Amino acid sequence: MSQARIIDGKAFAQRLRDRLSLQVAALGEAHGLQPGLAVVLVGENPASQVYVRNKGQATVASGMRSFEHRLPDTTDQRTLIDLVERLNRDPAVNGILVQLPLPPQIDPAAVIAAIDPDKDVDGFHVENAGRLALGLPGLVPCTPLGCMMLLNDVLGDDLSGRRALVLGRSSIVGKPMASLLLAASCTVTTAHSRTRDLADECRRADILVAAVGRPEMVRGDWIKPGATVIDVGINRVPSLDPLAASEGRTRLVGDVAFAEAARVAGAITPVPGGVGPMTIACLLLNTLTATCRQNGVTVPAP
Ligand SMILES: Nc1nc(=O)c2c([nH]1)NC[C@@H]1CN(c3ccc(C(=O)N[C@@H](CCC(=O)O)C(=O)O)cc3)C=[N+]21
Repeated sequence: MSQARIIDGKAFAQRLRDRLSLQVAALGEAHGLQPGLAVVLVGENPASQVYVRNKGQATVASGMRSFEHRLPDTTDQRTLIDLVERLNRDPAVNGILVQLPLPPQIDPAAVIAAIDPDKDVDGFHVENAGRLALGLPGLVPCTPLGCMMLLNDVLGDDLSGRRALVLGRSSIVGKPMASLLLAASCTVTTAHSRTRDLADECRRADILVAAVGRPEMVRGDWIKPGATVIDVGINRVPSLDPLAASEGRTRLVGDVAFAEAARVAGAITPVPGGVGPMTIACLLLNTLTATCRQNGVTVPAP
């Protein structure tokens, strides 16, 4: 019985963050620049508060400046856009991230459109989405960027000709992920809720990226033996222990049934400890990239 290589995203992300810290220090010494990241959180969503705190800590630990802006749940769209426009003009701010989801009175597309594309470290602005789709330089969404780094670590720099299946078509993961895989000369399929014979599609894939937000939807027998499986899902489900579950305890699972899949795949990311930590490391990477480009400084290789 084979067992997949477990891709340690947490350790990979830590090594990336260590390199970024050195590059941030070097940028300060050579050019007197210190990257600054502004994170805007509207409302009290407990999960969002945890993410924002983790991002702030990671930002400071890398030697960058962190600016946190917390606005009440009742904030109107104009007030939020006014803040974004102030951050656009602030020379100490090189990167801007508006935490999603936003409360229902605010249109996320209008807010993202207000962010200066050069400071859009999430890579969500239409200009950056268009640049990625056209193969032009821009800022790339953090989660797909982190997935590509893990794929290149496992499979090497040349992914050309491999069959890749992206499960999910969101603007923040599925679509940009498909663009990156296509730019790497993979043969790319995007599958989604209307895809017919989904398990058969998955079984053809040398690279399977699951980003649908459905707990453990991808089963072991959907996976091609030896395939590389990247699980982007972060789903909170009741604890396995019925007593603990009755007390409201939860656990995190991915979009892939991990134990089953690990018996078939060649390599697989766990949840937690896989893609999630890469997302935060790539946010720091994008903030460094944005700072260098804004100041005409050569971007260091990650
Ligand atoms: N504008 C915006 N940009 C984002 O990048 C963004 C966002 N909004 N809204 C929320 C999602 C979620 N997200 C995560 C980042 C790291 C982990 C992460 O590090 N997870 C750990 C563990 C998490 C845990 O234990 O709860 C792991 O997977 O190992 C998870 C989720 C970024 N998001």
